Amino acid sequence: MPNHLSSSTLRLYFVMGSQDCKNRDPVWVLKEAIAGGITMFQFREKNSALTLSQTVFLGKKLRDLCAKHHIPFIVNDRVDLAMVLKADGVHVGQEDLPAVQVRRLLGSDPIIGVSCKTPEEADKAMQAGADYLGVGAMYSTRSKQNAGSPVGPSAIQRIYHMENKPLPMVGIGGIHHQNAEAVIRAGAEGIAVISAITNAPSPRHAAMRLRETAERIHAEKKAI
Ligand SMILES: Cc1ncc(COP(=O)(O)OP(=O)(O)O)c(N)n1
Ligand SMILES: Cc1ncsc1CCOP(=O)(O)O
Ligand SMILES: [Mg+2]
Repeated sequence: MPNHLSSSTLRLYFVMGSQDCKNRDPVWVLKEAIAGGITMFQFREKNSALTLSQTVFLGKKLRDLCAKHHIPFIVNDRVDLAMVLKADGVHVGQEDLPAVQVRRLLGSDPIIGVSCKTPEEADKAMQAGADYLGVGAMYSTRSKQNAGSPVGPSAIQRIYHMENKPLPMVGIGGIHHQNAEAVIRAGAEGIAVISAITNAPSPRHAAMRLRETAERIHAEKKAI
C-alpha cells in the first residue's frame, strides 16, 4: 500500500457505496466515473443492504478496477475491511477509530484521511499522522445521515490559514459543478462527491465536468 499522495490526486475524489447507486450497478458507476476522470475513490458501504461477505465481494471488484487505472482505493471507517481488501488507505471521521490508532494498525505507508471541521481537529489529525483532510459538510446533503449543519467553504479558509501549514484538504457535502469553485478558492486541493456523480444521468459526463471545473479553478489560482 504505497503512500504517494500528491495534491493533484485529491482533485476529484469519488465516494460511493451500493446504497448510493439505486438500481445501477456500482461497478458500472465506478467504471464510468473513472472514464470521466476521477482521481481518487472511497468505498463507503454504509447503511446498505449488503452482507459483510457481499461487501467484500463488491469491494474486491471496485479495488481491482481502481488498481487497473492507478486510482487510490480508500475504505471508509473500517480498518479490517481495508486490510482484507488490500486498500491503499482508510478514511475516518471524528466518531470513528482515532487516526492515531489507525496509523499504528496500518503502519506508515497507507493513506489516512480524517474528517475535520475546525483548525483544532485539523491540527490533531496532522499530529496523528494523517495524509489529508475531508472538510464538511460544505453544503446540505442527502447522502449522509446526521451530517450536521453545513460549515461552508469558510471552514476550509479557517483551516487553510491556521498557524501550522495544514494537510491537503478536500471539501465534501452537497458539492456540484456550480458550487465547487468556492470550495477550491477557499483553499481545498479538490472536491469529494457522492450524488453529483451517482445521481447524474451520465456519471461519466458528471465526473468530466467536475474534473474540468476543479482543474480550471486551480489553473486560474496558479496564474494569479
Ligand atoms: C473525503 C471524506 N471526507 C469526509 C467524510 C466523512 O467521514 P465521517 O465523518 O466519518 O462520516 P461517514 O462518511 O463515515 O459517514 C468522508 N467519508 N470522506
Ligand atoms: C460522506 C459525507 N461526509 C460529509 S457530507 C457527506 C456526503 C457527501 O455526499 P454528497 O456529495 O452527495 O452531498
Ligand atoms: Mg466515518
